Order: sequence, then C-alpha cells, then structure tokens
Amino acid sequence: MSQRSEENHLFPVFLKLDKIQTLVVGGGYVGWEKLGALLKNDHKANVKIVAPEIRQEIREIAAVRSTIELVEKEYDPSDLEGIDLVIGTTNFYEVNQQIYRDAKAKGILVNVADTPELCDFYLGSTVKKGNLKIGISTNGKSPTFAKRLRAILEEVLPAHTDDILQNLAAIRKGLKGDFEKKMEVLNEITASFVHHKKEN
Ligand SMILES: C[C@@]1(CC(=O)O)c2cc3[nH]c(cc4nc(cc5[nH]c(cc(n2)[C@H]1CCC(=O)O)[C@@](C)(CC(=O)O)[C@@H]5CCC(=O)O)C(CC(=O)O)=C4CCC(=O)O)c(CCC(=O)O)c3CC(=O)O
Ligand SMILES: NC(=O)C1=CN([C@@H]2O[C@H](COP(=O)(O)OP(=O)(O)OC[C@H]3O[C@@H](n4cnc5c(N)ncnc54)[C@H](O)[C@@H]3O)[C@@H](O)[C@H]2O)C=CC1
Repeated sequence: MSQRSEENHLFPVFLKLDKIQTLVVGGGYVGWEKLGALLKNDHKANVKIVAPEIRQEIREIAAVRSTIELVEKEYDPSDLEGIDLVIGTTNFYEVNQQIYRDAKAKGILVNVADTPELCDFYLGSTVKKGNLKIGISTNGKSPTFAKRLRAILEEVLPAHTDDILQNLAAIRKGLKGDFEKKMEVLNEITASFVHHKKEN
C-alpha cells in the first residue's frame, strides 16, 4: 500500500451546535476547556456533561444557561442516546476508550481530547469576526501553533470585516438576473481584495 503523504487530509465542516446535541464526558479541567471551546463558538450550544465530579466553573456556566445539562454520575453507554457528537475528557484511558468504542458502534462522531488515535475529528482553533469564521488545524502537529496563528489572525483582521460581509450580502440579495450574471458582478466587486494584496 502506498504511504499517505505528509499533509492535512482533514475535511473542515462548520457545525450548528444549537441544532445538535453534544455530550462531554468528564467535568474536570479538560471538560471545562472543551465546553468553553463549544460555547465560544455558540453560546446556545446544546451540551450535556456527564461526570461523577463536576468542576465549580462548569456548574457556574450551567447555572445561567438552559442549554447545558449536568448529569452527576459515571458514564455508561445509555448516555449516548439522543447524542450527535461526543467529546471524552475523563482521566481514565479505559473509560475514554469505551466511550470511543460505544460511539463508533452507534455511528456517533467522537473526539477524545488530546488522544488523536481515539478521534474521528479534531477541535480546531477558531477566529470569529461577526459572520466570518476561520477554522485552523495543524493536523495535530502543534495545537500551540494553531493557538498563536488564531491570535495573529484576530489581530490583523480589521474590525470592519463584518461590515464588508454585510454589504456584500445586501448586494447579493439585491442582484437580479441569472446565476452567471450574479457571479460575474460579485466577482468584479470583490476582485480588488486580491489585487490589493498582490500590490503590497
Ligand atoms: C489532535 C488534537 C485533538 C483534539 O483534542 O481535538 C489535540 C491533541 C493534543 N493537544 C495537546 C496539548 C495541548 N492542546 C492545546 C490547545 C488546543 N488543542 C486543540 C486541539 C487539538 N489538540 C487537536 C489538534 C488541533 C490541531 O491540529 O491544531 C485546540 C486547537 C482546540 C481545542 O481543544 O479547543 C486548542 C487551542 C485552542 C486555541 O486556543 O485556539 C495546548 C495549548 C494550550 O492549551 O494553551 C496544549 C499544550 C501544549 C501542546 O502540547 O502543544 C496534546 C498533548 C497532551 C499531553 O501532553 O498529554 C495532544 C495529544 C497529542 O498531540 O498527541
Ligand atoms: N489538565 C490538562 O491540562 C491536561 C490533561 N490531560 C489529560 O486529560 C485527561 C483529563 O484531564 P483533567 O480534565 O485535567 O482531569 P480531571 O481529573 O480534572 O477531570 C477528570 C474528570 O473525569 C471525570 N470522570 C472520571 N471517571 C469518569 C467516568 N467513569 N465517567 C464519567 N466521568 C468520569 C471526573 O469526575 C472528572 O470530572 C487526563 O487523562 C489528563 O491526563 C492531557 C493534557 C493536559
């Protein structure tokens, strides 16, 4: 069999966390971090957290959000009922492995935090400016690089980035005519973005 080349084969998708049900197993530091990552992207994310011990910080978040459910008990496979996506963060490799196996058996996509061999998908660093979102993956090579690149992009993207998007959305909506004509106009309007970059 031929060796897979050293490049990123991951396919990025942008999930609607308010339309699906996510389960986080484990309510410690890593569980808190992953919950934070979900909520940073969508404060209305539906998240259930299952763990016998749940950190105070998570309790405080759940207390003010009806979309977050805490279940204080050890994980068992019935927790996967009605779940679309699962993130395992317990401090027991065997439990994380079981979560992975159970999720696979049910056809649920699973991520065991910080354990690439037990992941169908990875979490990425995300940059948000209004309607714009950029997801960054280093293919597991360096999450710290992803974090730094996020900070750089957050800094360099102008504050009015979303205004540009809003204007383009308005123009797009107002454009009459056939599909090809629409594309022609939108390509023309946005051409200067690329030229501007080349000149610098
Ligand atoms: C493969 C992946 C699987 C997954 O967890 O989804 C994974 C794996 C591992 N992470 C580890 C450690 C750290 N992870 C972070 C941070 C983040 N990790 C995230 C994602 C991912 N981490 C996926 C790949 C993403 C990609 O390809 O880029 C981010 C982007 C998203 C998020 O988690 O929300 C978030 C930054 C968010 C942001 O700030 O923008 C930091 C830095 C910090 O916290 O400051 C450290 C410590 C420093 C270091 O080690 O680099 C370890 C070693 C554990 C150990 O030593 O035992 C492994 C295991 C291994 O590599 O084998
Ligand atoms: N804290 C960190 O920065 C890092 C942690 N890790 C690893 O990630 C894992 C989790 O770390 P932390 O969150 O810091 O640990 P933690 O000890 O703070 O939290 C573990 C959580 O798992 C829960 N748990 C234990 N058994 C369970 C079960 N059977 N069912 C459901 N929940 C269960 C506990 O109640 C607790 O809420 C550990 O394996 C750790 O080695 C890896 C890299 C960095």
